[in-house]
Amino acid sequence: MNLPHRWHRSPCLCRSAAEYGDLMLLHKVLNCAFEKPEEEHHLALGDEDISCASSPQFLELNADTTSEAFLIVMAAAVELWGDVVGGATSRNLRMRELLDILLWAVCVKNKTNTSEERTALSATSLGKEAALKLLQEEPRRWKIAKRWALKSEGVFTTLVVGDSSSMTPGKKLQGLVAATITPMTPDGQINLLVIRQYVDYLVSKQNVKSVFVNGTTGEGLSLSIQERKRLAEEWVCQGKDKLDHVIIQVGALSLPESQELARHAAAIGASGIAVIAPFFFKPTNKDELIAFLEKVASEAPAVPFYYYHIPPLTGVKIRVEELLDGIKERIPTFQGVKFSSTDLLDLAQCINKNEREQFAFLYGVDEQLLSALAIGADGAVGSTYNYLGGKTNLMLQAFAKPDLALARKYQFLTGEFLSFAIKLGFGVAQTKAVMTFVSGIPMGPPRLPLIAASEEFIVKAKAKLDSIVWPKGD
Ligand SMILES: CC(=O)N[C@@H]([C@@H](O)[C@H](O)[C@H](O)CO)[C@@H](O)CC(=O)C(=O)O
Repeated sequence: MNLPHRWHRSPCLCRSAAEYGDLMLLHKVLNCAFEKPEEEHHLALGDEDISCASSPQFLELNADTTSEAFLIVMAAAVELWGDVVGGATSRNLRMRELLDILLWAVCVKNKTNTSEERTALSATSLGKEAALKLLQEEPRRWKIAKRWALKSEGVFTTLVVGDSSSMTPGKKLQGLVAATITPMTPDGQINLLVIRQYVDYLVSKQNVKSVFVNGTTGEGLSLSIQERKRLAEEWVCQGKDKLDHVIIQVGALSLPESQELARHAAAIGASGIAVIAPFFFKPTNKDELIAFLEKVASEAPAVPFYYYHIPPLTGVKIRVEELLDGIKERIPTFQGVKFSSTDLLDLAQCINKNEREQFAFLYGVDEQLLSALAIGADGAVGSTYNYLGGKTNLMLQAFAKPDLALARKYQFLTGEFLSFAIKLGFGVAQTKAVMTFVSGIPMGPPRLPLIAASEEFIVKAKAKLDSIVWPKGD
């Protein structure tokens, strides 16, 4: 295909159009089309070609496509320019009808509900009755159109088409969950392009099939809301059919931001959300904390909810045992806790008291995981499972067997590395460096106020890791 302009091909865009659109890219393309009306612009969506032409007040999109990709483009355009979107046509008859429905939905959204306006907006015209009939015949598309029509708060929450992700629905979260690192380019932008490779690496080299996105390791609280959404989208998109669980950490200092992220996570089909306690104005007791969590959880009423307990960083030391008392009545979606505290008495009490509830308890202090397993933790969320997931999985297997001597061996060895690294100064920046040299995937620098790991750290950490002799048969 000979395109006058070559647009980047996003891995997401090249996937089925019934999944997600790379909206940043679409915005760019459509902006360009609008700014340079004399040129015809083409957008490649997988194998499909969509042309965009515009006049100062008008934007037209044309395609032969039969896919929903075109609908995605339209929605992006509508979100950008609202009423000025002039028309959309497709030479495919069915698609033309569907576009008409979409434009009708847009009219509803923009409260321009007369049929004249609808007709003016649309290149084709279909009576409202006929459109409704068609919508009834197309329940899934109707759902999409309705979502577009009803939601008005930004394109990212509105553009999930197709059913929610294929990630294991309802399966209890257990085993190892990688607390994902946020890859960045050398100039500090989020590097979405490596997420696909990252997913493949975790699955194939570390045997880790669940991820926890935008947490501590992912510098979630140092990212903008938009960045967090994009990252979440990319993980859900790339994890589809590969990962069991993509949990999105949606906690923020402000309740509305946290709610917005929760709605977004639900809309993109995340398999769970986790919420860290706000830590500037901190909740000082259980009631205050639950009130906050409840408000966030209720924005994603069909999505499993996890509390992210990490007192060393938040300073919120409310005991989880206390928090869990009656939590299901306040948060019906409550499913468990990511427990990043060394207070194993609290963890043990949680597990002991909540056996009946089947909550999941995921431990978050990697160097002490074996102790947590011994008291009944279901698994772990942590930074080291990015690059030591394979070894830690062998520890989990040995524990399950049970071969405690072997399990201890693995814990001692991972602990040996961490203890060495902690003495050198270990945190998210160093995790990024270690993951880079172990996996070969560039994780880039951390975001200020964190600063990149020193060369000295990298050399020493690598030598230490290489020197470890893992048990035979591994
Ligand atoms: C304070 C901290 O960063 N803790 C890490 C651990 O995985 C930690 O890196 C590891 O135990 C090494 O100390 C995780 O609990 C954090 C985590 O899961 C997350 O990124 O959300």
